[in-house]
This record gives sequence, C-alpha cells and structure tokens, in this order.
Amino acid sequence: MTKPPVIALLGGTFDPIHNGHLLSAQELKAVLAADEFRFIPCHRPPHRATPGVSSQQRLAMVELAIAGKPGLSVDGRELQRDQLSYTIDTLIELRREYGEHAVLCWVMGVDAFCHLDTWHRWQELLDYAHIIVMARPEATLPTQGPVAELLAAHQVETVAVLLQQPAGQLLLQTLTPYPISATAIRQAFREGKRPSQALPEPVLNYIEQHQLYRSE
Ligand SMILES: Nc1ncnc2c1ncn2[C@@H]1O[C@H](COP(=O)(O)OP(=O)(O)OP(=O)(O)O)[C@@H](O)[C@H]1O
Ligand SMILES: O=C(O)c1ccc[n+]([C@@H]2O[C@H](COP(=O)([O-])O)[C@@H](O)[C@H]2O)c1
Repeated sequence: MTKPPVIALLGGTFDPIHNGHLLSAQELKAVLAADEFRFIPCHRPPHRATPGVSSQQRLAMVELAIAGKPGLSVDGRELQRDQLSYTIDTLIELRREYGEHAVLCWVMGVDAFCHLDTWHRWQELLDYAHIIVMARPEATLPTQGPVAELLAAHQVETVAVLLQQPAGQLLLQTLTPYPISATAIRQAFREGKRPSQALPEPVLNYIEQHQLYRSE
C-alpha cells in the first residue's frame, strides 16, 4: 500500500499571521515529515470578538506570507461558511475529502489546548484528526479536569507512533519558542511602531498599504 499523506493543519485568526506562526509551522512540518502544512484562517472565531480586519484581508496576508515557501498552503474554506468557524466542521469536511487513510494533524498552541474542553463538540475532534500541541519547555498543562483526562487517554510520545494512525492521538511537540503574538503586533502598530522583525516583509507591506491596525 502507498504511504498515506501526512497533512498538518493550523487554524487561527491570523490577525495578522506572523513569524511565530511561520517558523513554528516550518519546524513542525520538518519534524512530522509532513507532505503539506496548511494554514486555515477562521472567518468568525468562536471564542473571541470578530476582528476589525476582514476575513478576506487576513486570508490575503496568509497568502502573501506563504508565497514561495514549499509545502506551505492556505485553505480559505472557513470563509465560505457564514457561521461560527467551528473546527469540528472543518475536520469533518477534510476527512471526507482526504479519505480514511490520510494522517490529519490539527495543530494548536499550548494556551489554546488548555481550553480545548470549551470547543464545540470537542470530544469528537480526535475522531477525525490527531491533535498536535506546540509546546514550550516551560509550558504548564492541566493536571486535572477534562483536558488532562483527554491527554492521559490519548497521548503518544513520538511522531513515529502518531504517524501509524490516521487520527485519534495527541502529541506534545516541543518546538523552538518564538515569543511573538498578534496582540503585541497590533499594539505596536497602534503606537505607531513598525514591528518588522515579527512579520514577513510582504505582510508588513500589506498592512502599511491598507493602513491596518492604526486604531481599534
Ligand atoms: N509565537 C507562536 N509560536 C507558536 N504558535 C503560536 C504563536 N503564536 C500563536 N500561535 C498559535 O497559532 C494558532 C493561531 O494563533 P492566532 O492566529 O490566534 O495568533 P496569536 O498570535 O495567538 O494571536 P492573538 O495574540 O491575537 O491571540 C494558535 O493555536 C496559537 O496558539
Ligand atoms: O471549534 C471551536 O469551538 C473552536 C474554539 C476556539 C478556537 N477554535 C479554532 O482554533 C483556532 C485558533 O483560534 P484563535 O482564536 O486562537 O486564533 C482557530 O482555527 C479557531 O477556529 C475553534
């Protein structure tokens, strides 16, 4: 049988996408030997206010950020659903498209993972994909409660074990920490600064051309 594809999926508000996302994605893609690392900008984030910057502009910035970077792609499907961007809906669609054998890996930061039990139909997520948590050396994980129980039941220790199944397992993968956040970037622009180290140049240019994040 031919080797099934390994697809990593990073959902986010990407308001804006930044070098922390990109560098982590490239590192994780290499760790997984993934065929593709796909960014999935959300349209209407379920757990935060709708961003001031439009979904189309956030998508455009992701497109600019990944242009020319092999193996990185963007998927705008959540913009087609005019409802809250629930991850379970996206994973059900992707599993249907890729078939039962593809290895689908939903990627998230450790902060997001700590609140996973607040997500819509969160107990079904592992039916459709693995979850990979981008951990930091100092990251604290819950030791009790539903997320701790999920971890205890589904955690695997290595990528090799994870890749033996198409879905259903949880991996904490320590990556190089990049202390960059979109919140700090938006704040920097509001203060009239130019956070050029935190952003890919085409994204920085786009933000300036469209005068984004000047006020909020
Ligand atoms: N510097 C970073 N390194 C690794 N992962 C990150 C980093 N910043 C964000 N992430 C993760 O990427 C995903 C999408 O993040 P998101 O678009 O919300 O960016 P953010 O920088 O966390 O934004 P904000 O500051 O507005 O919350 C989340 O799972 C988040 O945990
Ligand atoms: O499905 C949910 O209930 C859910 C709740 C919170 C966040 N998410 C997804 O998690 C991803 C990261 O969200 P955020 O707000 O940290 O950018 C993004 O793809 C969201 O759609 C999904």
